[in-house]
Amino acid sequence: MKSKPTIKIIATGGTIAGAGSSNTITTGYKPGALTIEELLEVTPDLNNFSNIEVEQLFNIDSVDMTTECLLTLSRYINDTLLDEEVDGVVITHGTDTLEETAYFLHLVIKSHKPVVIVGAVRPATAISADGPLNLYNGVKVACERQSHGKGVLVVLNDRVGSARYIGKMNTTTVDSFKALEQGYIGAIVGGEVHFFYKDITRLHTVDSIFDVESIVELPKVPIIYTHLGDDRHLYDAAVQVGSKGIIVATAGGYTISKQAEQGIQDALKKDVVIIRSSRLSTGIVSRTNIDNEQDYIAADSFNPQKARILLMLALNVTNDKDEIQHLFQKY
Ligand SMILES: NC(=O)C[C@H](N)C(=O)O
Repeated sequence: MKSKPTIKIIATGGTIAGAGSSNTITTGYKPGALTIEELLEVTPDLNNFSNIEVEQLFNIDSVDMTTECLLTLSRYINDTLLDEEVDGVVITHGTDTLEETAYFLHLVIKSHKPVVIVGAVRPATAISADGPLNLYNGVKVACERQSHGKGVLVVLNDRVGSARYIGKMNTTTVDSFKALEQGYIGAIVGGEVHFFYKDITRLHTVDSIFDVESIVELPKVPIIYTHLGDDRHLYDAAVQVGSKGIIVATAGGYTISKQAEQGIQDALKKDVVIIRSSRLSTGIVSRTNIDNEQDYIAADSFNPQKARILLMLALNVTNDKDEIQHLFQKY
């Protein structure tokens, strides 16, 4: 038996590795400027309770994460977790697209071992930078026996969230990450991890059908944000660039303007899959008779950006709309 768990930290950049020109700069800095080794120098000694290994996979602003990066990262994590010596993984990531990467990993990682993703809203050079404590807490969560089998866990601001539900809710505050309806699944107090719930009800990781090894490329799936005075031109453009699906972020969750509807109906004729989601921060988009009549898929409790992640993976497995609808209700 090893006395300390071995945790691999996989660094990808973001504000947690960001640098500004002075310690009062908390906006307008450069994300992905420092290396993981430099971050560890200012983080409380993780070797007191874990064996740390590190890999600098990328060093980018998370707005530059691509679907190719997602495939590279998830394959790297799956390979890492096959190693019996590795007990868990912590990923450092920018917060802007953290919820998307976290949910992608939640669907494709084939292990019960803890996978934790952390970020920060203040650059590493700022006064009261939140990165070092988030990283420390993330490693604590990865070392915790109870973190096994819970899917991908998001750790910021002393809280643990599920990748299925949590998202970025504020541009700059340290309590930015929330799941407004579902809440957190745990908290970290004085380095101790407390879980409130055993697991979430939706399928993930080892119970998921998605396998990144069989994916060559993820399909193009844009999100179209609706608004007063909506029309069809963005739908036409989406079809023209070869989109296989469109996530419609509707204004209320249910209805779509007559003008947009015309573009959507033409997209459907070209076999583009249409997901009816909502631009509102909370609420479920449930399946209705409109979906049967118009051939839409209801997004259930997915926000548009997480619906996009699920649809990109779903389209690699099936084009059958009933099956895709079923996935949106199970995952
Ligand atoms: N707080 C952050 O990490 C924001 C940064 N633009 C990123 O996502 O990489």
